[in-house]
Amino acid sequence: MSSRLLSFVGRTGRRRLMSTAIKLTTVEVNDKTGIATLTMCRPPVNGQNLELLLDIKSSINEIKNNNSRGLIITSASPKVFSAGLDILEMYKPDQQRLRAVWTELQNVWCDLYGISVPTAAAINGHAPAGGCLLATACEYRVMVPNCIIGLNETQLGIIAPKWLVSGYLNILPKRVAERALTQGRLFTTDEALQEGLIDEIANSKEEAVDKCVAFIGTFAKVNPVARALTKQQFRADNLRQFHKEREQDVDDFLSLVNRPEVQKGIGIYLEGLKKKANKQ
Ligand SMILES: CCCC/C=C\CC(=O)SCCNC(=O)CCNC(=O)[C@H](O)C(C)(C)COP(=O)(O)OP(=O)(O)OC[C@H]1O[C@@H](n2cnc3c(N)ncnc32)[C@H](O)[C@@H]1OP(=O)(O)O
Repeated sequence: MSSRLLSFVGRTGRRRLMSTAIKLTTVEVNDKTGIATLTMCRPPVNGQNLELLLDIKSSINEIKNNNSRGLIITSASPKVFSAGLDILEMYKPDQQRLRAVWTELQNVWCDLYGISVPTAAAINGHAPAGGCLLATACEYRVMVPNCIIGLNETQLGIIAPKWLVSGYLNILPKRVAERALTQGRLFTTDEALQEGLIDEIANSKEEAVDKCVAFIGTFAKVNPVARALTKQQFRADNLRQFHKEREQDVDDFLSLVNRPEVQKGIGIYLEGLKKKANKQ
């Protein structure tokens, strides 16, 4: 949970500052199914700044500890699942905060990738970069039509590290993944289905969530411990490798983002996003 200082005029007429907890995610557990839905709520695009990442991590941990039967991740935004890392965190960054942002992105990924209960993403909008990362950390993906998903880091002049790519490689053939990553390709919903990057298309967020619930329901008669250990077997190598490299990875990320040519590229990219938004 992140806090924000709100200013208001009290009875004495004096302006007071109050620290108010602002939740950037919600967790709702369905009483009937026991499935938890984690919803990201950072308008307009669920840009993953430090506070959102900390909230996602704490919600995943809440779900880990509340005996939920499964986890569905989705977004409160009508058009965007998540636009990935908040680019403002990377542009002319505060070094300590940038380090914390990358560390928390790592934490969110390994918590979501490694959680034992079944996971599914109801991708109710665009999911580039860090948005795709969250979706591919899950076991199942359902997406609404006419959106984009993929790892477009090379378009920003940055390189997706191995752990970030490993979710992609769990799903896509190596050849498709290599080409998509080197091109910084964003797949449309139809292309993503064709390549196997998503499992189903749904016509609305509600339908996407229902399909995720149905996927998680397929494990109803499977022993949960056997299921969890089997999932772990498939994911343990990637997680082990990640833990070996995570500190070096933070240093690499910082030195990459701080390079003058990368800063210049991010600045131009940001400008392009702003221009596009102003035209709409
Ligand atoms: C070692 C490095 C590994 C890196 C790992 C992860 C890196 C990342 O995640 S980098 C982030 C990459 N993300 C993107 O490239 C996505 C950029 N955004 C978009 O393409 C579109 O916004 C999107 C398709 C998601 C949604 O389109 P629209 O619904 O049309 O929204 P707008 O484009 O109008 O955006 C609204 C508003 O949000 C701002 N915005 C969008 N994305 C981001 C972002 N990632 N970070 C910060 N801000 C973002 C955009 O500028 C608009 O702002 P305003 O102009 O102030 O309204």
